[in-house]
Formats: sequence, structure tokens, C-alpha cells
Amino acid sequence: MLMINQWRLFIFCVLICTLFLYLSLLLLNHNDGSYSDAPPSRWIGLSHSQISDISMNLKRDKEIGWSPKYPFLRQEGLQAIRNLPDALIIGVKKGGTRALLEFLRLHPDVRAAGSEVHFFDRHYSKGIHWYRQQMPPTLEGQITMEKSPSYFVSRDVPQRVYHMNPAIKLLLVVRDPVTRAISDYAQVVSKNITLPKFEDLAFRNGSMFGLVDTSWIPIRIGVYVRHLERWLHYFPLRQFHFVSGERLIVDPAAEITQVQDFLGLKRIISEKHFYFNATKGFPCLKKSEGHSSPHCLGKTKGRSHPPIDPGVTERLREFYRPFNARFYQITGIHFGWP
Ligand SMILES: Nc1ncnc2c1ncn2[C@@H]1O[C@H](COP(=O)(O)OS(=O)(=O)O)[C@@H](OP(=O)(O)O)[C@H]1O
Repeated sequence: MLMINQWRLFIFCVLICTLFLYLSLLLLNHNDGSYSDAPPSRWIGLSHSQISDISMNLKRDKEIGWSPKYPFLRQEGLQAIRNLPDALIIGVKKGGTRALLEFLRLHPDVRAAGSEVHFFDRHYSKGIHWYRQQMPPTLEGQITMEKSPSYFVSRDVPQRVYHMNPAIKLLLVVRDPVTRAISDYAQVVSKNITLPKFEDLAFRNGSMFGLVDTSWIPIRIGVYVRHLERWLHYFPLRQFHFVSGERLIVDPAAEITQVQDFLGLKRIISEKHFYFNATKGFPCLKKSEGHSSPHCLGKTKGRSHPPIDPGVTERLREFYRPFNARFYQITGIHFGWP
């Protein structure tokens, strides 16, 4: 009887030891490579913002660098991480911003958010960590970009961008403000066919003999110099690169070469990446990040514009003339609009 009890005690002890060993191994394995949200003791003495930055980097690495989505990077010892943008396409709406972004994405060292992020104008309250999460993962040496055309004309945006990165590079695609306004109108009327005629909105009393209605947003956006002056309170001119929307259509390779130089990128995108699609009436890509075959921008890019009385366009050209002249003076570039 005594022998049986001793055996039971022995087996019980063995089981307890095995369980203890198993739990210890589990704990050790769990700690390996995982990040705790509580600051470790070696962070004592660092400021709150330093700690939160380190903490954010660790979380970021955990989320992306070692994600099973990128096993090939891990094998090669490379880590893809999400960075805040190095460059922004800030506008102008209907200037050709999508074309510029899609063309730039041909470059192996450019990674860009696919859709417009609108952090600085619509989602600022979501915070910088949210913004970073909207960016694609990049490898060392690649630059991060996004385009949101309303940034150029939004009052608070220059200051907010400056707070994020005072050295950021800013790209602005500009186009004849009269054609731009008509393009803007064409977009709205395509969704609302009951919209009044262009001239009814562009002039105060609906007649081209009346005053130009500068409170109508499609007109206001085209006063480029006013918006640029606001940006120049925060950024020096050398941090801007101006792209001609007209030349981007006629000679995309030449415009993109200048953009590559401005961004400090190797000149990789060239004529051989483009072809002119006669049906679309625009340059298209032989291949791109998402397509291995030739493709053009979507049908919302390159819409046909409604016919506008030449007297109306002439009146608007007169209205924009002094603003354009000042814009040329400041940028040092004559874009060819009157
Ligand atoms: N390659 C190519 N293909 C198609 N369209 C091109 C291209 N290059 C420039 N464009 C011009 O881009 C205009 C649209 O500008 P955005 O992309 O800035 O528009 S948006 O603000 O994002 O809605 C669009 O304006 P609309 O012609 O009025 O539709 C085009 O003229």
C-alpha cells in the first residue's frame, strides 16, 4: 500500500515539473521579438515625445517589417516600413494631378498612396499615426508620396504640412485657369445635369457683361497666385516644383524628367514609357505598377467639355490675366496662358 502511494506521488511530481517546464518555455517564446506597450526601463529619462516616437516605430516595424505579407523581404534581410511623405502633389484640382502621380509611380524608387488621402484638410484630427498608416510600405531609398489636389487651396494646410516636415518637396500641376474652371464644371455637371449653365455660375448676374463671381469655387481655385502666396509664408520657392498641365499632355517625358530631377531620383522614366492613344486623345502608359499591358487613365480623366461661348472664355481670360502675370513673376515660369 505504501509503495503504491509513493508511486502516485512520484508520477504527480513528474507531471507538475513537465507542466512547469512547458509554461516556462511558452513564456520565453512569447517574449522573443514581441513589443510591450509599456515603456522599458532603458527609456527612463527620455521625453514623452521621444518615447512615443520609439514606441510608434516599434509598433510600425511589428506591423509591417515582420508581417507575413512580406516574407521575401525578411529572407533578404530587408524591411519595408511605412513612412510619412517626402513629397506631396498639392494640386491643382483638374490640373493633371492623377496623370502626374501615375507617371511617377513607374519609377522603382517612388511609392505612393493610390487614392487621395486628404489628411491635412479633411482627416487632420485622426493624427499623424493614422496618416502614416495610409502610406504604402517602402524600402530604404524609396520615396513616399501622396496627392490630394485640394491641399493647394485649403487655408490651414500649409501650416499643417510645415509642422509635419518643413523640408518636404511640393509639386504643383497648373493649367490654364479658364480651361481648369470648365473642366471642374464638366465634372460637377456630369453628376448633376440640372446644374445651371457655366456662365450663369461664373458671372454675378449670369451675364458675361457682369462681374466675375469670385466666390464660385471653380473660379476661385484658378487665382493661383493667391494660394501660392499663402504657401510661401511657410515654404521657400526652392521647395516647389511647378508642372505645366498642358506640357504634361503634349510631352509627358520632358515634364517627368524635370520632376525626377527635382525629387533627386535617377532619370528612369522616359519617352519609352508612353504612347499617344488617338482614341483617348492623351498620352497613355505602356505598362504601370498595377498593369503589365498598355493602359490609359480612367474615363473621368480627359472628359469632353461643354461648349462655352468664346465671349465668356475671353472675359474670363481678361479676369485672370493680372493674376497669371503675377504668378509667372513669382515662379519665374511663363506657362503660356494669357
Ligand atoms: N495622360 C492623361 N490622360 C488623361 N487626362 C490627362 C492626362 N494628362 C493630363 N490629363 C488631364 O488631367 C485632368 C484631370 O486632372 P486631375 O487628375 O488633377 O483631376 S482631379 O483633380 O484629380 O479630379 C484632365 O482634365 P479633363 O480633360 O478636363 O478631364 C486631363 O486634361
